[in-house]
Amino acid sequence: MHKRYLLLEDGSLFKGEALGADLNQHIGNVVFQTGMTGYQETLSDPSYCDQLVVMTYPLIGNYGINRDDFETVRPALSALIVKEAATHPSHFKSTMSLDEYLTQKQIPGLQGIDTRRLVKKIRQNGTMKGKLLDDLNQVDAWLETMRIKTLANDQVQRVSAAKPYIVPGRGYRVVLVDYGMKHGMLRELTERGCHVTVVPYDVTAEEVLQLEPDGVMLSNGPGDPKDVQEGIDLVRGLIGYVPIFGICLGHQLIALAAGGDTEPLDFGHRGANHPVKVVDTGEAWMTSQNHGYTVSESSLRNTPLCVTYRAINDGSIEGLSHHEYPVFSVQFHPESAPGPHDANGLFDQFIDMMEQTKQGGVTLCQNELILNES
Ligand SMILES: NC(=O)CC[C@H](N)C(=O)O
Repeated sequence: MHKRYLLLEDGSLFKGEALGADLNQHIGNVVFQTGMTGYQETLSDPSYCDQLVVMTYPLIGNYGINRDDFETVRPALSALIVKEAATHPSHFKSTMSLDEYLTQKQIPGLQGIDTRRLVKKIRQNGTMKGKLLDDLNQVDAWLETMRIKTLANDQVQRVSAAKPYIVPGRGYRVVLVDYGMKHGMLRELTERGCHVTVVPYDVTAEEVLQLEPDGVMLSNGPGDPKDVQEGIDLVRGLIGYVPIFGICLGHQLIALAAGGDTEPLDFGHRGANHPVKVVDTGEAWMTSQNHGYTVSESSLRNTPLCVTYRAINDGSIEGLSHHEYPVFSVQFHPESAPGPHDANGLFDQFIDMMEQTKQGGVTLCQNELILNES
């Protein structure tokens, strides 16, 4: 195993050993994930697109990689950084080691660095750009490149489905907009019998309404929500015409479409045990999260949205609901079950919302209006 380094944009250098694939030229944001388990889901969650992901739990890979827990087929992260990668995984479902998986999927990794020191630095300075290196010959040149380089903003376009596809069911007809969807969302909908049409990120409101859905689900996805103008336009065209449930990026797009704003968090929420307060009941839920942006509190003042969930650690907004129309969203991930299933009932809430709308208990605008406008 050869030496490998992580260089941060502030010039700090971490020396470790190579893991997984050969290096790429990629510069990306270094973010940390605090889950003690769930590394396979993290590796395959498209919302990590282009990021260098540091795991804070010191031993990663001990239960191997299995066939069941992928969130998508093609991992999108740019690198994985761990303290120690387990070389002899032990689990009856395991089919390969972490190192084998990373190599097979062409994801470079770094192991053996002081991940605590690295994460403390990110917590103090905020998210930073970083680059993996195999030698120190060009440190200054890379530092310069890192300082001037603007990171790509087309991640959603790269991870979204290229074409629509249907996962048939006998229940409610749901259009699921794929901004880099974790398959857990599809699983939750199909388990509830839904007939799901998955559509690409640039679908228009007219195209969605023509499918006559009972409800629309907006998925998670990578990057800055403000870079996904197609999504903001879509939601603007759908609010009031069809029940909507948004998760993570989908939640941020609802806020932007309704006139609110989003902003970057200092170092993001990424982990499996983020406590969230249910504003209505005062209950605390344990949730799985992965986001670097948040809806700005002050921007909601003149919008029809109210806050339904809040992060207990920093008070940031974790959920929204529309005063007038059947639209709600959460910043956390109800499809993930790191242990407790506290948030999973939100999918039932979505089903209820479609049911009530169908029964005429919720008033919508007339679809013809928007269809005629086009
Ligand atoms: N998981 C997500 O959908 C993340 C949303 C957005 N890319 C963020 O980082 O905040």
